[in-house]
Amino acid sequence: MTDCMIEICGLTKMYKSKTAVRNADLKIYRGEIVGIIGRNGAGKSTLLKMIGGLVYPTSGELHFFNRAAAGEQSFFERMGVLIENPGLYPNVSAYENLNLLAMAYGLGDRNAAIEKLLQLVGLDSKNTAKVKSYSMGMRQRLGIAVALLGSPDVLILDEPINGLDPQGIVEIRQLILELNTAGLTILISSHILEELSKIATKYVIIHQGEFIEVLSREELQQRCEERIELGVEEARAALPVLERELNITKYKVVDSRTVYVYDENIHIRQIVKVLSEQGIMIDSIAKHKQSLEQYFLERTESAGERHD
Ligand SMILES: Nc1ncnc2c1ncn2[C@@H]1O[C@H](COP(=O)(O)OP(=O)(O)OP(=O)(O)O)[C@@H](O)[C@H]1O
Repeated sequence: MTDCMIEICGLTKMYKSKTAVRNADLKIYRGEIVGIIGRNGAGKSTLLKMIGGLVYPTSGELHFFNRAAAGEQSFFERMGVLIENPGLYPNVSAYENLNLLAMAYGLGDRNAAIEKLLQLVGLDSKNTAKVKSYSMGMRQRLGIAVALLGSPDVLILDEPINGLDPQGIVEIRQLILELNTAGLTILISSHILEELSKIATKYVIIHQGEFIEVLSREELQQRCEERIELGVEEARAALPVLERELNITKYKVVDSRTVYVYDENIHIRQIVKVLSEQGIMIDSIAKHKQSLEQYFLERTESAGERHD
């Protein structure tokens, strides 16, 4: 059975009369990297805080680890959370930061655990520099190490790439992929779909507190793939012609008059030629290529505005 690590049912959070997250449903399975994508104020942090046990939901249910029966607290202990800025001690080293926290958590064999963690996130345990001198990327790595202190099964990262330079972005992305390969299930938020697209295996588009779409990596790729959009009088009549004359096999029938053709080797003029030779009327035909950001904007714009 596939492990369901987190199940969200009708989760809602209201701050007074403002609904930050509304009626959210989602299942997160072991090994997934779930990208939560939304504009500023969409509800990403609130959602992650509820899942991480930092904010109490107004209504709805949260189930963890295949709904296994155990105390609620133990679920949250199996999660590592990095939301907003990591709470670090600026005047001591990375090692000392982890040491202080490990002491507070009562971890045994601290030294070995800290060495391992620092190595995992790519920081040098011998580096005695104070954290206040660290670059944003190094702080973020240390923040991730802090979140990993209790050896969690699930890691929650709120906009971990925000404010990093291109090199820092690549490094954090790489680290997230390595942690996932090592077995962690990861939830990560961003307001830039392109950033998530390099790592996430599942996408949740959130807009004004509502999930407007949940889609797999393959589905997202398909939506943004180059295609020819063909409008005809009757799709049913056009399809056998396209298959027979042009060997087109990758297509999608959108409705009775619209077909999308996904084949980069086919030119519009070839389709026009074979269809007109067979007497099939073309209403419209155009090439369409959408970037990830265009797709995201289109989806959120079409969802419209909500007024509480
Ligand atoms: N503690 C709070 N009290 C009142 N309103 C809040 C609180 N936290 C968040 N909100 C509101 O809830 C909505 C969702 O906020 P949230 O921070 O979850 O969004 P976000 O997608 O993480 O945005 P950003 O990318 O800007 O951090 C926003 O309208 C925000 O102003």
